[in-house]
Amino acid sequence: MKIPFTKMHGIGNSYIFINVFEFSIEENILADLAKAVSNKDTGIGSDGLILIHPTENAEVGMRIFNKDGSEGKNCGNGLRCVAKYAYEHQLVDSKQFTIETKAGNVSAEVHGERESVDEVTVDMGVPILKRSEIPMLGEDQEQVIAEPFEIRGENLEVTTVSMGNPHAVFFVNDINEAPLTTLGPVIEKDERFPESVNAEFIEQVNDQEIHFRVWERGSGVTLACGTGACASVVASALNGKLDKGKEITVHLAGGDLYITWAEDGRVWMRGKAETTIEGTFFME
Ligand SMILES: N[C@@H](CCC[C@H](N)C(=O)O)C(=O)O
Repeated sequence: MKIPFTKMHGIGNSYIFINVFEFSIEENILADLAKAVSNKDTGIGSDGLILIHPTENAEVGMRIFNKDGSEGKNCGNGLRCVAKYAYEHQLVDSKQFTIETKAGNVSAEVHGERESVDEVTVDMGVPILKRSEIPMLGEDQEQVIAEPFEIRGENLEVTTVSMGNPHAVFFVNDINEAPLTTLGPVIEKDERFPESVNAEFIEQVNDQEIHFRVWERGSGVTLACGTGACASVVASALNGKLDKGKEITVHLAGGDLYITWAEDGRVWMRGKAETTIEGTFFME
């Protein structure tokens, strides 16, 4: 099977994008396809696979599969790339349009010209804070803010936020000392998170800047996570470290994202999207 693809990334968080507006791929091969394209030795190399698909509920639809073949419900960096692709490939007419995700519809606005979108702003919606909807097991309380979290003998504090996908946020004093590869995979699979979780470590620089590193559910360490950056700004505000309504610069390993948790409760994300390769993938 020959599959045309585009490789794109949002500040280093890369995905193989397949436009299924004109052909279809059988549902039962999608997990294997995600693993195959993500493999840097035998495939293309990426953090996962994203399908850009037609839908009746929005101008364009997005489905995201992690490197291990699991399906995520949302992907901030993927959304910016899908928006760039959709506008540049004339799947949409105007610069502002809606994208369907498994977590609901979002509204995106591209910046730049038809052939060269460089930045995208996305209304990421209202974060979900209720414990049972993260989901996280435990005492039924509305929100999990700086809750003691013992793991592998370490006493951490966790704040949880869902941006349609689950995030566990931990503050650290020095981002370079974050236990990304040691605790990240353990937190991801911790039984307190029945659907697993994306683990974020953040260092608060001041009330306008955050350093950020992520261990992603299903993909491991990535250079950036858009929904994670949104969740981190919300977590930081919930912990009284910054104010709602101000644009926060989140410094990720692959670059910066600009996130605002607006007074009306919605989270806005602005950042780059780039195309690197177009080609054909051969699937046995
Ligand atoms: N990198 C993404 C998030 C991808 C999905 C995530 N790993 C999950 O399983 O929830 C982003 O930019 O948001």
